[in-house]
Amino acid sequence: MMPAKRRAPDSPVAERPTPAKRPSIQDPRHSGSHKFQGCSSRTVYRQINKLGEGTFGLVYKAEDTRTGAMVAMKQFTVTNEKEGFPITALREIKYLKQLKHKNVIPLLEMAVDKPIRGKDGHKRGVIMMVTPYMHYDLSGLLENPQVNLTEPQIKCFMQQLLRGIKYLHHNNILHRDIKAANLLINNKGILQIADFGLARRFDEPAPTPGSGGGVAMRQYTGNVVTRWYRAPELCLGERNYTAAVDIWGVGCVFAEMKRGRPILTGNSDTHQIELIFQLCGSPNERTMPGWERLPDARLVKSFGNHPRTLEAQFNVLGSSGVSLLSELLKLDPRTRVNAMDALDHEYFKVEPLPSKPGDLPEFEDSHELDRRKKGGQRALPPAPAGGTVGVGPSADWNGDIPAPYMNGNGRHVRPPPPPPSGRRPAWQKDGERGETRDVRAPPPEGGVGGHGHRQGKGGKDKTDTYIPSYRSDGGRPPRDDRQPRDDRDWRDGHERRRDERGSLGGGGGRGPGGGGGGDRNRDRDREREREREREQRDRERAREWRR
Ligand SMILES: Nc1ncnc2c1ncn2[C@@H]1O[C@H](COP(=O)(O)OP(=O)(O)OP(=O)(O)O)[C@@H](O)[C@H]1O
Repeated sequence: MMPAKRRAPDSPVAERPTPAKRPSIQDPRHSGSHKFQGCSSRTVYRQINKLGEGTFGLVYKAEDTRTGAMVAMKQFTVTNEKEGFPITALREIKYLKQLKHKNVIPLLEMAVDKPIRGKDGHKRGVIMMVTPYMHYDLSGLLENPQVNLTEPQIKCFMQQLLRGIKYLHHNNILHRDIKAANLLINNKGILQIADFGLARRFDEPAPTPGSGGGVAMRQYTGNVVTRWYRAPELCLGERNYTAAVDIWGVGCVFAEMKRGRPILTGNSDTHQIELIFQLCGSPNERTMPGWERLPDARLVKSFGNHPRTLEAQFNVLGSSGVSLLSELLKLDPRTRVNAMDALDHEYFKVEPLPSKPGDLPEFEDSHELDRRKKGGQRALPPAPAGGTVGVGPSADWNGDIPAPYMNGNGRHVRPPPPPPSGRRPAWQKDGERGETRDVRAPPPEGGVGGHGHRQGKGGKDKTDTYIPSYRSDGGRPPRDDRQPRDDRDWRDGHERRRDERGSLGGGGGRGPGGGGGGDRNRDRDREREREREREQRDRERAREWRR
């Protein structure tokens, strides 16, 4: 008898929506003359303009000259073979190849250029991910002063977002960077989840109706989710997290659609958790069981006791809207609603009912770069970094290069020898299973507020670190290929919009750059403590490994 065919570990199960076999990838007509299926030469695309600058490259609008279709091309530059390829890019390609859902951006194909030897003698190849062109990202749409989403439109986007998340979680995939800027929308009103650079499979059973966020069975890296959308358990150092971290991001996006701007704009990790508790109330054993045992719980004690303000701040959502928001923003990840149950919430059943995607009026296209040119872009904290692969002994357990050894473009800038930690390097481990350590970083000297995107060129910080940069001017992390943007005032967009819309009650907290010295000191103490714990863990692992 033929042995039963075993499912590849990363492919979603059969009865689920089949993610494989995307016609555009498999169809030889789309592969041009290139020898790999799903891969064509970059020359078949006519580049139109730049749309955004992602962490690992640029995003362009282009026309597919074979079909006339508009596409977006995300470029990953491989500077030379030694550097390897960004792990975020590999993750993104891997997951997008598997997924197929109306509310998840499809990968049409990859476009490549032959590597050319540059003046410095290094070969540079260009690899691009081709996705359909989407007219706006949600962050851009909300920043457009002409856009004031109606209740039916918000419901429509929420339904689409929750359907996409339900599909991902049903297929055991965590997105880990849900935020308005990663939700792309076309002029037909279709919303698609994009940017899978931080996605990964999770081992726990997929959430089922009535089971909330479920219970975590293992540890994952803590350095995930852009800060403003980071769940309280992550902010408190929890690494046994679940799909509920994505649901928290959905809650933030829901409230952001109503308010017109991000709601929890922490300027440091400590400030972030403080803002969360100002909204949801300080944690206790009822609202967040076990919170006191989380690594950074002691920080919370210095905050004092915050009363809950969520209902008062968002009463404009009506009782069913507030009810859904409080389910999505539950402090306790185990009882936080899951996507399936959220879709079944009465909010979507009471008047006014969700609009149809096609009912959304057309607006001016808006992407990261358009907004920046207009000077109104929010100073969104950078997404957590991934790393590169294929660099031998300097790679992390899961193939990640520790972030300090990359420059602002995510390029590798000379890794040191592996730390004397006894950890098994990537090439001795299987897949992502080794993703077990905390890669959040101690702050740069001088604390949060410096330009510390990826730190650690000297001193003890040469461990796994990632430091988001929150400059007082609200700029993104410095990158060598970017013009300085010091002339921008991050408050412009926020304040103008707040004046125009009127506040929904209660502020979203201090904006970037408003951090006080107290925050910096608390952050520094916390990070020192973390570093000590990391060193201790490293020593223990080294002992175990030698045994
Ligand atoms: N398919 C698309 N259609 C239109 N615009 C797009 C598309 N994909 C990306 N963009 C634009 O490019 C920007 C950056 O893309 P993306 O978020 O995928 O890159 P990234 O490297 O992951 O960015 P980040 O560093 O912000 O996480 C988006 O915010 C969006 O404005």
